[in-house]
Amino acid sequence: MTSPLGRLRPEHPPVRRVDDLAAAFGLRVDGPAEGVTATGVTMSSADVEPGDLFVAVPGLRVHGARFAAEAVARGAVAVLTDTEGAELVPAGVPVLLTDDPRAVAGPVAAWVLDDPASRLVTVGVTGTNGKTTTTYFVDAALRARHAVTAVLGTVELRIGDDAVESPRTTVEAPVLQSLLALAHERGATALTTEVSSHALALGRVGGVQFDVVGFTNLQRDHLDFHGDMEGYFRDKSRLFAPGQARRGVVVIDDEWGRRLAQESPIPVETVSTRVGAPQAAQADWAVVEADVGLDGVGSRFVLRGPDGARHEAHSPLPGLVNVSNAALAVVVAHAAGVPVDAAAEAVGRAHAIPGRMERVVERGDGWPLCLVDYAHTPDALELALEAVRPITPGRLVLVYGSDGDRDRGKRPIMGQVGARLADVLVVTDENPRSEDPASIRAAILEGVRDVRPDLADVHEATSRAQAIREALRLAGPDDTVIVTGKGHEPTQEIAGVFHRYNDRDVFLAARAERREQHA
Ligand SMILES: CC(=O)N[C@H]1[C@@H](OP(=O)(O)OP(=O)(O)OC[C@H]2O[C@@H](n3ccc(=O)[nH]c3=O)[C@H](O)[C@@H]2O)O[C@H](CO)[C@@H](O)[C@@H]1O[C@H](C)C(=O)N[C@@H](C)C(=O)N[C@H](CCC(=O)O)C(=O)O
Ligand SMILES: Nc1ncnc2c1ncn2[C@@H]1O[C@H](COP(=O)(O)OP(=O)(O)OP(=O)(O)O)[C@@H](O)[C@H]1O
Repeated sequence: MTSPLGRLRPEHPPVRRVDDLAAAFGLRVDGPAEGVTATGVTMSSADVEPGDLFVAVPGLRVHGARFAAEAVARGAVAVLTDTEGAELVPAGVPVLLTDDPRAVAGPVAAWVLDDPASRLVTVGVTGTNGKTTTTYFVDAALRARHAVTAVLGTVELRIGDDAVESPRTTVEAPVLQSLLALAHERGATALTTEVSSHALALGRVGGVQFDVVGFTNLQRDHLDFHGDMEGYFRDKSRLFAPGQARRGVVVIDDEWGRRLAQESPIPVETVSTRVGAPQAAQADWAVVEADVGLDGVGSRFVLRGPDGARHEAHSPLPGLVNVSNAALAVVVAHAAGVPVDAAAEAVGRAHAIPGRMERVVERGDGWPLCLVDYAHTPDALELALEAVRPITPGRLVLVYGSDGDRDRGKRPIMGQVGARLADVLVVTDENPRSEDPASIRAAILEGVRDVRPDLADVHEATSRAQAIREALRLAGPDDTVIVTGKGHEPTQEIAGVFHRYNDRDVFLAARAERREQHA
């Protein structure tokens, strides 16, 4: 990370009258709103800046209006909430009333900041896996035509060369609007953001009409939140709607992509990324040749366009999944105005992405190849291990766990995948959150036992750092140690406490210690 983005607010926001805002959105006003002006919007009392409109939403745990007094004390000039929330707002504070404050938070923030999204080329990428990688590839391609760009997602919030850690995959709607305004103020002309299914369900991209949206794939994940795959698909599909996006690009390798392309009410281009797949002939764009790099560095592929022209392209990251991400990124960037060959060239040169098949220590000097990857679903894990096998002359050593307070059903499946595709397993903790870490490990080990009943070469470690050290102790110079699940994450969440922790740092510390011992 370089210098912080500060308050993530534009320095020179417009000044908007609260009564004009109420009129524009047909909101009832309670209390003295006349002459009151707002310069920003927030949904979190802790983030209020003087001049903000505080949007108090009924949360899953608590009503935001409980924090209205705190927000006003910090300088909020008015509160936008529902009738339940209005009861909790201190007397004398102007209240704007709506049935669904979460739904209007984005459009209202866009109005207050004078629709910043309309001043930039905007791209949103959704899907279960590959969002981060694809947004970085898209950003690389957009930089072929835009001197300053912004990219927002799980890893960081970046405008030009300035980046801060990201609180989540897709920030809340008022934060997104502030970032769009700040990016515009800093000279950015294009912005790419990951759009999670939670974001779509909770209105976090409200108030943005994306120029182009992309869909990677749909795989089992987050069913705790969306209920079932149908609900998950419905939430993802919300990105492909008039008013939310102008046009879309959909990878049709899986049945969900094919269905999205068929049902989408906005115009979409389709991309098939598996050579020889039956859907390739119908796809607008198709990967027709792929030389999936066996050197672990990247792959070369040929993308056939709608006019039949063949475009040489490269993925700078290993494995078939990254051919898919790179192909999608090229087509998305093309839809956003970058000539296809310039987009392909720029994607091929994109930099490494933190925690995505990141080569932390190269093989050599007696050390195994050490990788960190963010795969945390059964499908992603399978693909990651398949990508690493060809670059591993010896044994594949996997260190992994599974998140607490998230989809429990995937744990034994992760166990089975690991046992099937890796040689040595060290099962450990990811982010146990409020759950008992031992019971999460036990659920993974249950799946491991299905495949490997004798638990040969299966180890268990209660601390993630110890697990990595154990893997390094077990691994020889021809082996590969891959740690999956946390990727770039700078913290580990245990029993409500976020501890500073990063897989990469553990590898590097272990190597530094070994060097010192041998010095
Ligand atoms: C399920 C979910 O997404 N929940 C989000 C939701 O929480 P909530 O409804 O429980 O909110 P709450 O705690 O009841 O608070 C209600 C309101 O009071 C406000 N409040 C609360 C406390 C306070 O002191 N002051 C204050 O103003 C809150 O800002 C909120 O607006 O609204 C909160 C505030 O906006 C979010 O922080 C919270 O995200 C939580 C932290 C979360 O973990 N979300 C994850 C699941 C998520 O969104 N993940 C996706 C990525 C998924 C993926 O693809 O991997 C993401 O986009 O990051
Ligand atoms: N197109 C893909 N299909 C399947 N798996 C993929 C794909 N791209 C990447 N992966 C795997 O998924 C992991 C996560 O990749 P990435 O961070 O790009 O996805 P993401 O959608 O941003 O994930 P998240 O929403 O959890 O942040 C990677 O580490 C890789 O193992």
